[in-house]
Amino acid sequence: MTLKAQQPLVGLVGWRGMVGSVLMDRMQAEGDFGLIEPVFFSTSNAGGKAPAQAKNEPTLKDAFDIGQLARCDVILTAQGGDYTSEVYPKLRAAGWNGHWIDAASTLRMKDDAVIVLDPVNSPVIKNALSKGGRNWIGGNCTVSCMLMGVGALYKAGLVEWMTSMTYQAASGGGAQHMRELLTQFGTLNAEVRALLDDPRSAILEIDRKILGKQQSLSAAETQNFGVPLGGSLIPWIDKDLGDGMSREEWKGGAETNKILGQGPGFSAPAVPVDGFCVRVGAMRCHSQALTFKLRKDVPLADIEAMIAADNAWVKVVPNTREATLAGLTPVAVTGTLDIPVGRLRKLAMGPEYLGAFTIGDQLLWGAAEPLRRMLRILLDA
Ligand SMILES: NC(=O)C1=CN([C@@H]2O[C@H](COP(=O)(O)OP(=O)(O)OC[C@H]3O[C@@H](n4cnc5c(N)ncnc54)[C@H](OP(=O)(O)O)[C@@H]3O)[C@@H](O)[C@H]2O)C=CC1
Ligand SMILES: N[C@@H](CC(=O)OP(=O)(O)O)C(=O)O
Repeated sequence: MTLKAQQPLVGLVGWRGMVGSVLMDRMQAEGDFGLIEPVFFSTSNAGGKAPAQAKNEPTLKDAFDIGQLARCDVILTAQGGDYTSEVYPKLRAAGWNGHWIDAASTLRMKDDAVIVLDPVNSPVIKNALSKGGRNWIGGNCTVSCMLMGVGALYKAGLVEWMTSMTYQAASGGGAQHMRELLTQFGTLNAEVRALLDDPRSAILEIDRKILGKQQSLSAAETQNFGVPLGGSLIPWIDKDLGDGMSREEWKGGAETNKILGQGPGFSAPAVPVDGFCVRVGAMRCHSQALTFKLRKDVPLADIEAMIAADNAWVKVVPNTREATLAGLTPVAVTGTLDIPVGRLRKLAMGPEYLGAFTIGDQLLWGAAEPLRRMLRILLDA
């Protein structure tokens, strides 16, 4: 099926959620709506008014109506994994042969699905397209942001292994998690406001009161994260796989290799990728400290040049205090498509050991942007 000649019907599901809203903004900014006939779906308001981008389909369709979904050439969903699990099998069973583009993790590791991140794995996408591929799934946010930053080292075959220590934002849990973090910050601030206003107050008294408050936050104030995140951190993200690993950590190895077209199902062997995933009190940027064992000693200047030249979004940040504070923080990166990579240096273990630190907006490169770009690849195919 070629989509180029027509204005294909593109079903949009999950468009008003947090990921979906970022996706809509990016589609609007890039003029994508001019190339498609959008059909907006809802799980909660079928028959309601579709957003302003609608053309000939001004009402919201029922997102569970297989007949309506099956009209679409492409379905682009950021509705979540439960929705995918319920609807996707029914749609395929009904004989629908369109392109399914999805933010949820449900289908990522299926043999007939490609994890899409085209600045990194365009050859993998093109190969699957030429073989009739129909399922295009966005990667885990941490993995996508990491590969946008240091994918060059993998492409050059330089990585013997990599370990990542992540600092993941509240947004990874969803909108309610972001609200909960801010509510906790507010509660903690209120607890010691009078002491903070008094420059002569004792910091250990403030600290004692903060700890007391953190340890007695109401169930309502920790209902999403389970424990306080404000002024603390949580070294576990996603499910417990029962073998000491969190599911988020497992995705680091499994998805990195699948994106690159190596490991199970591919001819090239997997590269070991492992580490710890930690939730911190950032809003929507995931940060990660990376350690590489390279296959050979490559001069640092060559590594920096290779990373900088890899794609239009990666930015090498000079490894100085000043440049790091100016450009390598979540606050500096949020809301942009930039992927800064800094703190690049050879480590004390030897010349093949490389350290790096990278940051990405997990709602942009971590979720919405690879999906939007996959739609454009289909439109241009
Ligand atoms: N959050 C993240 O960082 C990432 C999420 N993902 C994937 O994307 C999926 C969606 O995540 P996310 O966007 O955070 O989910 P949201 O909870 O923000 O949105 C999901 C759906 O909830 C419904 N909804 C109910 N109440 C509201 C409301 N007040 N405002 C907006 N929408 C509402 C909407 O469906 P309707 O319009 O039909 O009622 C919406 O499409 C995830 O389940 C995950 O699979 C992937 C990568 C990162
Ligand atoms: N698990 C990620 C967010 C996310 O939605 O990931 P995935 O798409 O792999 O389920 C986080 O909490 O930061």
